[in-house]
Amino acid sequence: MTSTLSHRLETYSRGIDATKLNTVDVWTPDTPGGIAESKLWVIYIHGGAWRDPEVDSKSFAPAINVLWSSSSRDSFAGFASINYSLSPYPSHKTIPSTPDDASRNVHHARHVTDVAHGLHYLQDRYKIHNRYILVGHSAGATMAFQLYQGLFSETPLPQPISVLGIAGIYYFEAFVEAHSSIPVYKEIMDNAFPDQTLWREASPYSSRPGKETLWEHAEVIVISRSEDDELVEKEQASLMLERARSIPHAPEKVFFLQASGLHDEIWSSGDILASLVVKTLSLHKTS
Ligand SMILES: N[C@@H](CC(=O)c1ccccc1NC=O)C(=O)O
Repeated sequence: MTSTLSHRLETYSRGIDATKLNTVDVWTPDTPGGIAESKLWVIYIHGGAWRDPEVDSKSFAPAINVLWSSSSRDSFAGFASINYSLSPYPSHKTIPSTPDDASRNVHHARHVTDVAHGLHYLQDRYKIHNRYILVGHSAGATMAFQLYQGLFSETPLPQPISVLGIAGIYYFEAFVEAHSSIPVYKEIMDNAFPDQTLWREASPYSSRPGKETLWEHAEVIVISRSEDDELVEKEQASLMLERARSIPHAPEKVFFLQASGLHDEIWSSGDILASLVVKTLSLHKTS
């Protein structure tokens, strides 16, 4: 009998600072078969320029459906997709943010510290340490490469075995520069990272080495980009690859994977994102 996936929305922060976006969607098999210890979690961080209310944790659902009906399904212990507090978007056409909504009025580093709290929660509940693939798309890929030990001094973050960054923004200065004729790019970055003196350190490409980032300790590090991406330029992936290739053992663990499709088609199609996850998994097995 084939097992179905059951889905739950769980809350990872309940303190006084918690917002209604401190939730994680979790999908687990109803009847886990096979040897559970050898199975992996796939944990997703969505994009949306740190502000778009229409791109959230559910943007991983199409890929999960594809993965769960694929021949790779027995590789997976479960799937999780983390929501995090957003920066303001009062000009959004249908769901504008309002000043009284704490979940949509944060700035750097709250997005990434929310994600870190989400990972802690998943570790407590599902023991993901050393058995998860961390996947991020666009601003989510930025966060996948921003996470480091020391973000919280008390407890170490669970270590992913691989990190897959898709259509990521890794060097903010170059990102804004490459689109200097389109004001919304600078608006997006100023909105999420209003203190420009933090841009260098917050950009995964230019942050100081020796920061104990999660990505550099992964066994497989994948940078992926589509030639058809109309929103994030190729240089972002090239620069991050250059940075990744500067770490020890890079030749055995740093890879580029060609994606296809438009920027948001990568996740909305399901197939493209699912195929990148499966390819990352196979790089792992042979590495
Ligand atoms: N839909 C977003 C725009 C967006 O997501 C975006 C635009 C340009 C470059 C990257 C983007 N997303 C990265 O997470 C918005 O409405 O702000």
